[in-house]
Amino acid sequence: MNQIDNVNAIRNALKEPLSSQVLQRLGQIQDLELEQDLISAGMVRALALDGTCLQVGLVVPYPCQSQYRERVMSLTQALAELPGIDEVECELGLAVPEIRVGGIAPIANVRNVIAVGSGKGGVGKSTTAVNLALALAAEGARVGVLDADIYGPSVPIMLGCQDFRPVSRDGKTMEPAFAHGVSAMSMGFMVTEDNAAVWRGPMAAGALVQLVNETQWPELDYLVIDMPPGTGDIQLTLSQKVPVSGAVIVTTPQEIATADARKGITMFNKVNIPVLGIVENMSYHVCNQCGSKEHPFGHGGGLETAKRYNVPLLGELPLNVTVREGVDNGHPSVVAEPDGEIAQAYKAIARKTAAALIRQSEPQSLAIEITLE
Ligand SMILES: Nc1ncnc2c1ncn2[C@@H]1O[C@H](COP(=O)(O)OP(=O)(O)OP(=O)(O)O)[C@@H](O)[C@H]1O
Repeated sequence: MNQIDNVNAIRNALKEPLSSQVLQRLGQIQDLELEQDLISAGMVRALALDGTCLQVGLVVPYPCQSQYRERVMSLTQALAELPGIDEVECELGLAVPEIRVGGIAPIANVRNVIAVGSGKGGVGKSTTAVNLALALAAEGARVGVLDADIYGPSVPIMLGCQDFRPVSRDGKTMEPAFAHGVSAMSMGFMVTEDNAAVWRGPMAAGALVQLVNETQWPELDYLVIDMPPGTGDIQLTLSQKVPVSGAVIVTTPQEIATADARKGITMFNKVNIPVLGIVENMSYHVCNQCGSKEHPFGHGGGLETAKRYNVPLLGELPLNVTVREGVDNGHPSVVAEPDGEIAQAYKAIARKTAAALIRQSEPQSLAIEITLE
């Protein structure tokens, strides 16, 4: 089957006026996150006409499995209205492209690296990184997490795999832990916090770069890195030595945190790593008694910062005791209550983050496979 230009392929595959009608319909349907129509986004990959049955194959370049049913239904409905079409068969699949940024050598088996950073400590960066990783996996991607928070590694506890000790089968690389469907590696598996605390910046950064490259990652669509808090040497070295495709900045709403978040954005800008967006954590609290929404840490700091730097606000998470309990007991919200409101919020953040990665990359060449039966 030849891969040819999208629009021409549709024109050649179907007779007029059907080809124009199909083209027009698909061109009217906007992808929810890419802010592009299905044709421009290069998502239509297979098209066939079998009698009066139109068969459409789509690939989505970012994980969104929880929306497949809805998406297939609305697409089927839109195409079934076309004259001469009695039936529509629609298949949806995921194909995450590799987004290259800068000239740093890729990590074996890893397509994209997403760094989760914060200017300030204690804003919920690790909680967000872990839930983001689990949400990307829940939406259909193959995901790994690297805990680069060397002075306070919390990913092992958050994923409930703190007793894991890495082994090396080949004497060169270490195998990561596997928990709740994601691979994980952490300095916390190897050194005690007391040991790590005395490491100087360059030593810690070097050890981290080694940890990234000497882990035997399985095939991953995304490696989520929980960065150390702040914007010092370790962060800078990591950004320059690890092929980070994009960064997510976590902040709480108050000025003292957003001021540090801005420093984080500036740091990533300096090393040419695109900032994919901002997550505002502990955004609001819903009172257990009366259900009213309160803003204990102020309101709107994340949105304001996002606007100022022209990056998306990826989502707002409530200050909620179940979020803390989840990461404290090794069952983060996304896996503890996969259909709950908080898990939905993290999944929305995951879709937006992955789509932002596509949006900031070079336009992909459009290709389509056409079968005429
Ligand atoms: N949305 C939330 N609701 C309630 N508690 C939260 C929320 N997000 C994070 N926490 C809690 O806040 C504390 C700090 O979170 P976390 O360790 O993720 O922050 P951090 O920014 O990574 O911190 P550090 O700078 O120490 O690495 C943890 O106890 C966590 O359980």
